Amino acid sequence: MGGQKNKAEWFVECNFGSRYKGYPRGDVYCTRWKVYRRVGTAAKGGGRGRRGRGEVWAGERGLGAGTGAAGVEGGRGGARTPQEHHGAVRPGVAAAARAAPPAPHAQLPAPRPLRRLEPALAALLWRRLRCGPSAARLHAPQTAGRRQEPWSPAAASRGPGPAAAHPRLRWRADGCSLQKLPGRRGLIVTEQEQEPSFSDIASLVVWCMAWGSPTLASTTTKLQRSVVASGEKQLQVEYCISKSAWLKDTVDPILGTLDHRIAVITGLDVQSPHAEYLQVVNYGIGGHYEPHFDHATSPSSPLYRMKSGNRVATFMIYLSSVEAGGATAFIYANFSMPVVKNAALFWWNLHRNGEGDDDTLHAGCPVLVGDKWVASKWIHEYGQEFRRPCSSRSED
Ligand SMILES: O=C(O)CCC(=O)C(=O)O
Ligand SMILES: [Fe+2]
Repeated sequence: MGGQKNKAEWFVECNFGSRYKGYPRGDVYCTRWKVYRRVGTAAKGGGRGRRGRGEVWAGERGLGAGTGAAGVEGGRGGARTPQEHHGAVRPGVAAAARAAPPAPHAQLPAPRPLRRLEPALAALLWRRLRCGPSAARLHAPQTAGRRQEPWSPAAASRGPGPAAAHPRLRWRADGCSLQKLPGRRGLIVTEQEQEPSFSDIASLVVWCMAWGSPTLASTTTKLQRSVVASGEKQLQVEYCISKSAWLKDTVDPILGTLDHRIAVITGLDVQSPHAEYLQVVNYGIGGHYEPHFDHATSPSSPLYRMKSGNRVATFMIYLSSVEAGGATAFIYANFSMPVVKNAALFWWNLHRNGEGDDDTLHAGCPVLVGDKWVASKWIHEYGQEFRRPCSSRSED
């Protein structure tokens, strides 16, 4: 087995999705992934398995799959991102790889368990939650300029930088490329340090699920392979790989408090049937959700079964951070939000005339390393008539 003297290294590569017109190619999203392992140095000749001068590569490719399958999110422009994967590859790709047995993901560390909160912190969270709407007061956008550098793990760890004052932003900006989002989408992003009210919500949901309320804790065992609305049916599909559970408002009083917070922040009626129950979603490595709209695009969609109109808005909370991948990418808006625990996103799915806003096409990028948890609240049209008045103009 020539060339084994080099220590094996894993790299990942992303084939950017080409099916979606206008997709920002430099951004972080892919529909197919590939994991490569450099298994040694070649003698002469090229051919399969050869990628660079003198390098022999073995690879595994495919679609991301739920918890436990290796998946890849490409770096900018398809650059390979070194990751510490140790394991084997599909037989037959390169001779050096044949001997190595299980798939790469088998060797990845197990997802970290949800952290148990210290009792004192838990008590503080509860107290904060009970202190009423003032705890969720919004802060005006700051005036300083926001950091402009493109997203990277290093940039994400430095934080978002100060928010730019922008008349189109409803509240404060975050992420790295928010400026292209029109105001009607009303995007909200926040982070733990800056906005404790959100961190309370997210931490509390995670905490309840993991340890707190027995009813909510059972959610983790209720998680099932996600389904999406397809025609009149709800189907398991390859383009959405995750597990999810719906948390009925009546399951625990904490959900009422959470609804209250979301209502205060958005100014919308989020009581059933004007909004759906909270959906908690877990993506394992490779888990992803390809570009889609949250609102119904066909009159026969099961989303209309609630008889409260279409999904006018989405409120999504990140319940975990991930080491790499998993960003929520808005394809046409050229914006992607890294998975930052306790951040929340809000956007309008519909124009004020009730038509779907095509600019909301978005995707959950494949998780590369880590365990991604989000909670979404979908708010429906009915009940918002006086909160978000209609307009006959499609551009509103
Ligand atoms: O996980 C994400 O980042 C996006 C999830 C999403 O778009 C959805 O659940 O509809
Ligand atoms: Fe979505």
